[in-house]
Amino acid sequence: MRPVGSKYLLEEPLGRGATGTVWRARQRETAGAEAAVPGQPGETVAIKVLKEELANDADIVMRFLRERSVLLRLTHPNIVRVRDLVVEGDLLALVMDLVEGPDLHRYLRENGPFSPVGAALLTAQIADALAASHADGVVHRDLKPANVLLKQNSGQMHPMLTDFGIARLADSPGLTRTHEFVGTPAYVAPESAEGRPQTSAVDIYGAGILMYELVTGRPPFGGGSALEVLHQHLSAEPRRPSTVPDPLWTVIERCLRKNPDERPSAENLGRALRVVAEGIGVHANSAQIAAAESVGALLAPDPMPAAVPGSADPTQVLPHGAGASYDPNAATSYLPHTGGPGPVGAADPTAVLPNTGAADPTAVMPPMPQGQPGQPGQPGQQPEQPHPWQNQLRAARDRNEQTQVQQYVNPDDDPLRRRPQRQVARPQQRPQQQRPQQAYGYPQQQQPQQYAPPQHQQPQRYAPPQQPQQPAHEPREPRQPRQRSANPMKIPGLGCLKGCLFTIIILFVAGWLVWELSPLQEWIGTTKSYWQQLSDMFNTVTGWIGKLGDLVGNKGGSGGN
Ligand SMILES: Nc1ncnc2c1ncn2[C@@H]1O[C@H](COP(=O)(O)OP(=O)(O)OP(=O)(O)O)[C@@H](O)[C@H]1O
Repeated sequence: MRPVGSKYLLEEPLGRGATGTVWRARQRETAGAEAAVPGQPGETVAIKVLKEELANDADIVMRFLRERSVLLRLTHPNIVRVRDLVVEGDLLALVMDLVEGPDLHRYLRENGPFSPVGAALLTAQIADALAASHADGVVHRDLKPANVLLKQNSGQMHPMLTDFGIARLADSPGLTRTHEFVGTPAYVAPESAEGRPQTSAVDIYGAGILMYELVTGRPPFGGGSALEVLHQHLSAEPRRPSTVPDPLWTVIERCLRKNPDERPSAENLGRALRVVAEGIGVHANSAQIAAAESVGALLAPDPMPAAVPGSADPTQVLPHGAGASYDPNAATSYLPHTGGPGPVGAADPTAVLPNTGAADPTAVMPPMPQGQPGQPGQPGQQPEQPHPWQNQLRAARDRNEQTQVQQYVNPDDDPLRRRPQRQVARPQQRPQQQRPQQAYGYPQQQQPQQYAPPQHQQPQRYAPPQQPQQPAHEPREPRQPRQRSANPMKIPGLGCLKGCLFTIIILFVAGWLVWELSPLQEWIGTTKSYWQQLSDMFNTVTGWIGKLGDLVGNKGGSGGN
């Protein structure tokens, strides 16, 4: 067990994400006044130990300390409470309430999609958490099922949003240097992917993707390289699944608008989803059905969305200027010529994804338009500075490569460097199919499905989704030489055959020893040699087999007659 500060002891890893490792830990002594929750000795907590690049970057440590009050004051029934922040040598850690239960990503994988009513009610609670944080000026920026923990609450599942502020910490010059991708391609809002100014509307986009995934089992845009997925966020329309009723689709589609100004506020989203859940349930009355059908009117945008600090930084190359309203067509001018005769826009996939392939994002990136302040190519304006797209996409590629390479890396001795595996109790397996649907096509389900409690005490090891592990510059241990197989051709049964032969030889030798060295010959009254005796026995047995064969043949013949 490794101490963290003087107050906490790490016990076992729960899982690892892009920004660090989460541990189950125990409180050693009551924390000081600087902690939001002092805690009691012996209490169990969860501690996210941020990865080393974050902890080694002085800017981030400063930001971490500056934002501690924001992180510590975020309290809401649907937000995982941050109890304390620890800065100790090269270690940065967030102490949180421990949530016993799976995360939504894992739950979806094991149980399949939710019913539309269940999805609406669960997302409504997430929207409540977002509304509270947006009112406090905090934007999550990395909303995805893996960041929603499902707490067991008197038999019901209670979604709790975690990782607030982490994306903001990670989005630092330090990480830009190491080309770390901040965000997850499948959940990134178009404006984030483009490096435009971001507001709380990015979380609403994330909520739209999450809802889509809850009812279908997968996010609307995926299946290709990171570049292709980002491109789809910019220009593709989500395909409507046939199982989603009209009112719920109205809400999802509004959340997924490319223009952030057209997305609803978090508060309106929560309200609208509850109206939808009532109106599409089996017990809905005509007034509730009518209210759900006109849900579009409830989805007013936020007149004063919370801004993401730094996202309008002029060094981030924002061709439309900080604070300018988003024009969906403007993406065309943002993805300029690749040398072809006409203008190349976001709607033209061949222009954005030329034949060089997504494996080389720097080659895919078209040249920046000339003459815009702060952009590469302009004399005297940091000509070497890469475009945000280039950084993000190269980072996404690096991240994939890293994941593949690090499958071979052996863990170090320090538990903080060891690759952890999430250990959670396995839920009761359920068939991977959507729940039966009733009137209006959807069951009345006032709460999302219950999480089946573990059936046994033995925890099941859970390998978290592949994420980047240690920084690329860390020395890797040499790979163990591959064990040469004694059966290189992999002939089935060869091992068994060898075993049998070996056994026969042993029996033969043992028999000979007994024959020669024991008084066995005298007892059975023979002077034959061992070999002679064996061949007599063999002849006798083959004689019996021959007679048996004749007998069977005769019987068969007489039966046929
Ligand atoms: N407070 C908590 N209590 C219990 N388990 C937690 C807690 N916070 C996170 N976990 C678990 O720890 C694991 C890693 O969490 P983390 O937030 O680092 O990963 P992630 O969300 O997949 O990655 P990312 O850093 O990219 O957001 C997840 O499986 C999550 O379920």
